[in-house]
Amino acid sequence: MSDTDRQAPLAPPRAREDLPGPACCTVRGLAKTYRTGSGAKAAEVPANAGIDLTVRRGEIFGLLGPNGAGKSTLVRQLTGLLRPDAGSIDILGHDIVRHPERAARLLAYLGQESTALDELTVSLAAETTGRLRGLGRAQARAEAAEVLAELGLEPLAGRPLAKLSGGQRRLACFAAALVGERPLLVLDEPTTGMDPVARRAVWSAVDRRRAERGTTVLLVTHNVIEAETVLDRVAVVDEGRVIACDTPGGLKALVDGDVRLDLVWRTDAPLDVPAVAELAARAERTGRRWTVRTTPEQARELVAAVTGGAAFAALDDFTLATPSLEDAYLKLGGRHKGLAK
Ligand SMILES: Nc1ncnc2c1ncn2[C@@H]1O[C@H](COP(=O)(O)OP(=O)(O)OP(=O)(O)O)[C@@H](O)[C@H]1O
Repeated sequence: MSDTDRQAPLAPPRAREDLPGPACCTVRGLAKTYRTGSGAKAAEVPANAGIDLTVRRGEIFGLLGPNGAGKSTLVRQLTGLLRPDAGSIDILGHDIVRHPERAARLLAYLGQESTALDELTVSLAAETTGRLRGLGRAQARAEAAEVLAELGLEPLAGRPLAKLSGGQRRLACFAAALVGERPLLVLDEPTTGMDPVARRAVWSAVDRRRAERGTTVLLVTHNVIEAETVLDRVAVVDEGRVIACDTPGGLKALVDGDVRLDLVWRTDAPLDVPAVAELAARAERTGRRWTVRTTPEQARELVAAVTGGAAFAALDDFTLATPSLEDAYLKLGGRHKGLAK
């Protein structure tokens, strides 16, 4: 996809199956229900309820959705670690439902947990991953050293993963995932716990691979800002289904024209002020924070009402912002309060 395609405002969401280029990964009708407990305690937890999506080669494609939406379940099926109840998964021409063992040769997976490498040092973890992916010793060592340098991990090379901070460990696991290159990178919340420098290192490494080698990236994320910045396209997942799939710009076009007003009160909101009392009925309230999505004209009036009179003394902070992917999710009928963890 060209830059122009990515930035152009698009019509309201639809599945954009018409993008140019061959598919890297095609999912059709994927369904998974977990069965837990037994006897009287037996329960069924639906996690994926018929997922369809196509990721093109060289795309940075995101899965965005609230906790429990079914993103990790989807990803674990793509990686061959979990068998779907129904549906098909094709990765670069391979049927992963029938041959789950082939996934390891096609993709590198960074899951949410990674205890297997924890006892190893950062450099050995990276080198071992390369060896497991079929590299010779010298090549695995050379590639590991290169990736550690690229990600600024050299000072930590000799430290065991278990003795690193959460963000450092995450970066080290990401480094390991890059050794012994695979055409598809599947990253489940890769930047959780990372500081801005580490985050930037991750996105530069991803961009470089895409530009130089045409690597495809499937990314699970909660981070709306990150999603808006790095993704070419995003599938919004809610209660086990894809409720929309488009570019971030295309999804945000849904809520174009709306703005979000956030008010944070010092203590209780001054309900004796008529404008505040009126707002109380429509605001989404989280503790002392009230959020209202409205037109720019109304927002201006509201700001004037709460900052001009008696309510101002009770205000701790207020912000007026353009819509985000989170607003698009809510507009699409997302059934949870929002996307953030
Ligand atoms: N091993 C399991 N056994 C039973 N239920 C599970 C299991 N793993 C996940 N679930 C349930 O399946 C649903 C989807 O979970 P999943 O982990 O795929 O969501 P997610 O979108 O990745 O969430 P998060 O953003 O919190 O990681 C949830 O209701 C969850 O409780």
